[in-house]
Amino acid sequence: MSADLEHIKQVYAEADCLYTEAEVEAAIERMGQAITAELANSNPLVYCIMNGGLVVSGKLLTKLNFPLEVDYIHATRYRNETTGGELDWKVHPSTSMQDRTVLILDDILDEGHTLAAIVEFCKAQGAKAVQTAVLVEKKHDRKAVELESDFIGLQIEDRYIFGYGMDYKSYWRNAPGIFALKGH
Ligand SMILES: O=P(O)(O)OC[C@H]1O[C@H](OP(=O)(O)OP(=O)(O)O)[C@H](O)[C@@H]1O
Ligand SMILES: Nc1nc2[nH]cnc2c(=O)[nH]1
Repeated sequence: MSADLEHIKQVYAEADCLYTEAEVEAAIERMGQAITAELANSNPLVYCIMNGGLVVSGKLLTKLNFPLEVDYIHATRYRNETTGGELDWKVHPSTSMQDRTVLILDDILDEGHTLAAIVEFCKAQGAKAVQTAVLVEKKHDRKAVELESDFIGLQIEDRYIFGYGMDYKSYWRNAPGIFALKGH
């Protein structure tokens, strides 16, 4: 086995579990109920933000038991690093947002650059309302913009985290819980 994979395994073994799988699942259940209460009659167009939004989108969508359509956007600004850079749009959405209620699903609201740019893009595309849902919001005073997510699963301390869609160097998006890197 390569040294890199040994490192990846060591990172997981040494990480602090901030939320267990049961706690994250309970948060997703609550998000599903809140989103249903607000959007059940709005025929929303739901966008998963790849890659990080993949797991929360999959888990959440089956709890939204009303008519909706699903598409995805692929944008990234961390590129396997633990600090963000310029937002790189890899895939723009293919479905028209004109006069639609849009719900954006992502894993984390950290500094807010990613979600702010995507919300602006959706409004410019003619969406009549744009709401956002994030599994976790990180608490710190480095927010890029005053952006509150409409639906937030869990609050998280200011550490680099992985699991439930969030990666460490492209690994551990599959980790069953939310974990923080040792010492970060
Ligand atoms: O609030 P911000 O500081 O902008 O960070 C949040 C974004 O960072 C992560 O994406 P990343 O760029 O790591 O790409 P990924 O989804 O492929 O992991 C995450 O999925 C969010 O989209
Ligand atoms: N995996 C991961 N991606 C992020 N994107 C912004 N913040 C984070 C973080 O703490 N972890």
